[in-house]
Amino acid sequence: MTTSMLAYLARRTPSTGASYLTRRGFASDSTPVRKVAILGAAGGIGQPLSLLMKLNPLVSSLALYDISGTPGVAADVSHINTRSEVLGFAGEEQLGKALKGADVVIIPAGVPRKPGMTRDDLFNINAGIVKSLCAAVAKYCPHALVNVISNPVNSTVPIASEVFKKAGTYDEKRLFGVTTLDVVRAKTFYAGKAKVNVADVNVPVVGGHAGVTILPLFSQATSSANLANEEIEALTKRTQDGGTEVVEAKAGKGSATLSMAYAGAIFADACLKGLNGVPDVVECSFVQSTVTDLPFFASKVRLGKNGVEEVLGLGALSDYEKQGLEALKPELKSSIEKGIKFANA
Ligand SMILES: NC(=O)C1=CN([C@@H]2O[C@H](COP(=O)(O)OP(=O)(O)OC[C@H]3O[C@@H](n4cnc5c(N)ncnc54)[C@H](O)[C@@H]3O)[C@@H](O)[C@H]2O)C=CC1
Ligand SMILES: O=C([O-])CC(=O)C(=O)O
Repeated sequence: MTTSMLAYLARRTPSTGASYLTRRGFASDSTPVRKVAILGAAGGIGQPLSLLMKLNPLVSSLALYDISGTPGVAADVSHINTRSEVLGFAGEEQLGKALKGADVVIIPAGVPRKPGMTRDDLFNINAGIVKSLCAAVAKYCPHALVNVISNPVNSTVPIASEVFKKAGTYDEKRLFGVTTLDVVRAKTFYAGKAKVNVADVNVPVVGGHAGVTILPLFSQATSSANLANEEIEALTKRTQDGGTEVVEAKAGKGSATLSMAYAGAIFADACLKGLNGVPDVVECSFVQSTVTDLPFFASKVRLGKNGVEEVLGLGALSDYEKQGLEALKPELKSSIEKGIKFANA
C-alpha cells in the first residue's frame, strides 16, 4: 500500500470508522481535485485496481469503464467511505463521458496470457483495443497522463504514441508503460534471497516488459548484500519469468491480477503526486527515451506537474547487466517497430 494510502487509513477515527476527509466534506481544502479513469475496470486487474484507487485520497473522481460489467463494480466500490465519487460507464457510447476531464487514465483493457503464450501472442487482439482506446483519450482528455498496462507493453506504448501523434496530441511526457510489477517482483525476490527487510529494498528494473527485455539492476539494489553471481543470475531469471510463473500457477485462468493491481496503484499514485507538485517522485517506467539508441526504454523517471520531468540514466552497470542490456535490444527494437507499424497501417 502506498504511503499516502497508509496515512489516509491512519487518520480514520476508531469510534466511527469515518475518515477525516469524509467528515470534513467531499473534498479536502488542500488536496487538488483529480479525476482518474480506469479502462478495463471490470477485469481481473481492473476490479482490484478500482478498489485500490478508491482508497487513494488523492483521487476525487473515479470513472470505471469497460465494455460491460462496470455498473456493478462501480456500485460496489462506491459504498466505500473514502473521498472519491465513483461512476461506472459501460459500452463505447459512454467512453467519452468516462474520459472527459481525466487527469490520469489507466488502461488494463485486453486479453491476458494462457500457459504457453508469450506476451507478443496477445498483440493481435490487444493492439486494436489500445489503439481505439487511445484515440478516445486523444479526443476527450488529450492532456491526461496515460498509464498503459495492456500487453505487450513493449508494443502497446509505441502504438499509443502513434495514435496521439496522428491526433496531434502527443506529448511524450504524458505516456507511460507500466513496468512497476517488475520492480515489485525484483524487490520481493531480492529481499527473500538477501534476507533483508523488504521495506528497505529498492531495485531499478530497466529495458522493457517481456522476458529478457526485463533487466533488473541488482548491482544497484538497496539494501546491498553480497550475493554470489549465480544468485544474481537466478534472481534476474526469476524476475524476467515472474509473469510466466503466475500464468502457469493460474493454469489457464489468466495472469497476474492482484500484484498487478497493487503495482498499477503504486504507479498511478506516483503520477498523481507528481501532478500535485510533490518533489522527488521517482518510479521506473517504459517511456520515450534517449537513454539508449531505442526510442522507448524503461528506466527511472522523475515525475512532476507535467508528467515526466526527467528520464534518469542507467547508472553504473555490472558486466552481467551490460551483457543483458545488449542482449535485450534486438527484441525490444522489433517489438517497438511492430507497434509503430501496426498503428500506421
Ligand atoms: N503491464 C503489466 O505489468 C501487466 C500487464 N497485464 C496485462 O493486462 C491486461 C489485462 O489483464 P487482466 O485484467 O488479467 O484481463 P481480464 O480479461 O481479466 O480483463 C480485461 C478487461 O478488459 C476489458 N476490455 C476488453 N476490451 C475492452 C475495450 N475495448 N474497452 C474497455 N475494456 C475492454 C474486458 O472486458 C475485461 O474486463 C492483459 O493484456 C495482461 O497481459 C497483466 C499483468 C501485468
Ligand atoms: O505475464 C503476463 O502475461 C502478465 C504480465 O505482464 C506480468 O505478470 O508481468
